Amino acid sequence: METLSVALGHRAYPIHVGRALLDKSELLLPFLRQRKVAIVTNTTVAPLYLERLSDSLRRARVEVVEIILPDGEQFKDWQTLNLIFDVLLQRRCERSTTLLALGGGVVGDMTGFAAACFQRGIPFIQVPTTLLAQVDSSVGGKTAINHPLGKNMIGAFYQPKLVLTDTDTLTTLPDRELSAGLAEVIKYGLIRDLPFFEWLEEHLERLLLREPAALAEAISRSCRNKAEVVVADEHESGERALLNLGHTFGHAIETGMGYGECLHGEAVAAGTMIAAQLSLQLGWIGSSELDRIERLFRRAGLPVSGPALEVERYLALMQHDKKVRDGKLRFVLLQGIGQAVVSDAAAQDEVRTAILARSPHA
Ligand SMILES: NC(=O)c1ccc[n+]([C@@H]2O[C@H](COP(=O)([O-])OP(=O)(O)OC[C@H]3O[C@@H](n4cnc5c(N)ncnc54)[C@H](O)[C@@H]3O)[C@@H](O)[C@H]2O)c1
Ligand SMILES: O=C(O)C(=O)C[C@@H](O)[C@H](O)[C@H](O)COP(=O)(O)O
Ligand SMILES: [Zn+2]
Repeated sequence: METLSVALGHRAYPIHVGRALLDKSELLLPFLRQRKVAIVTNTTVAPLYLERLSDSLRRARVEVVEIILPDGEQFKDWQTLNLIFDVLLQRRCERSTTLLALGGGVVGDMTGFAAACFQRGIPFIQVPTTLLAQVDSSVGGKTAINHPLGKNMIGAFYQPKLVLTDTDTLTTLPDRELSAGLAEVIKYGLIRDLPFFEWLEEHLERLLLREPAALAEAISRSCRNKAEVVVADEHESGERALLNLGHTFGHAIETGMGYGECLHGEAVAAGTMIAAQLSLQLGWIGSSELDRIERLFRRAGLPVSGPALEVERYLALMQHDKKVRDGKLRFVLLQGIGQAVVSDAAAQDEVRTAILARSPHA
């Protein structure tokens, strides 16, 4: 097992990455304020892993409340969030009860938000079971639900007490979901870590074959990158926005297509290609770099262009992006592989051109 830290002073927390960790309740016990845990998961993950985790906690004499949500991005909403509150109240959970998210980013984001709100804040733990959640969403404390007009529009910054990543859970993950997670892995290479991007170019096949050592390395290097950014700028007043590479376009794709149609990681990959295209148009990267990025996404099984969404619809949806300042769009753009900036340099016509260049009707 490898342990990383998110060094946020008195709110610092560990990220344990290893195999067979679901059975190790001794890793969870030091973080419980009370011997009561409410595990939030969904209908897909519950039959796979809930019993193992619950049993290991119960063996350690911890009371376990199980909350099983419907599965899907379309359920990352108020109604589903309320299901969590209903059970917490029915089962007399208290301020010192710990909420534990067992699942992918959807479960993690909703559980974190529920923890931030319930009785004005109760402790929570992330046990991520998708690659995307293990490399990105479980770390950093962004929690949220979606609104029909925009992704993650209602939420809070609220850090977990612990991230427990059992890489064995990836053995049951569908191929498409593994690829979606790789989009956020590649993101770290693109925004700030050229050696990691080069490592990914060399070792991608090992990741696609789910070689445990390769997965562990990719997860650790991703989490280290994310933790460094979060520690430098927890509430996204500057550098943290770089983690949003591809997301301005990606979130417009997710909302525009209807939540759940296009996976988050797929939308991020397509959105990153549009951002790279915009960077090319501004003369910040060359076509050889654009091709290199496209090649890696393609090899990872990810889309390299957007869906059939009208350009004007992109522009309208992107107005809700959280990076908008004084009504002006700001994008994360590339000045090279491993070097990203937040910029408002792109004129709207340039943005239209970039979207069209990466759209099926172009
Ligand atoms: N908070 C953040 O910093 C952050 C970062 C990135 C993404 N996100 C959010 O995360 C969400 C995407 O997360 P995701 O890609 O994990 O999607 P997800 O949570 O929908 O999980 C993907 C699918 O895999 C299933 N699943 C989970 N673990 C499994 C396993 N081990 N075996 C088999 N199936 C399994 C899920 O039930 C689901 O059907 C989006 O809502 C996105 O906005 C948040
Ligand atoms: O942690 C961050 O910061 C990120 O931006 C990570 C993203 O991968 C993630 O999708 C996040 O939820 C997007 O946040 P948002 O603020 O643009 O909704
Ligand atoms: Zn993301």
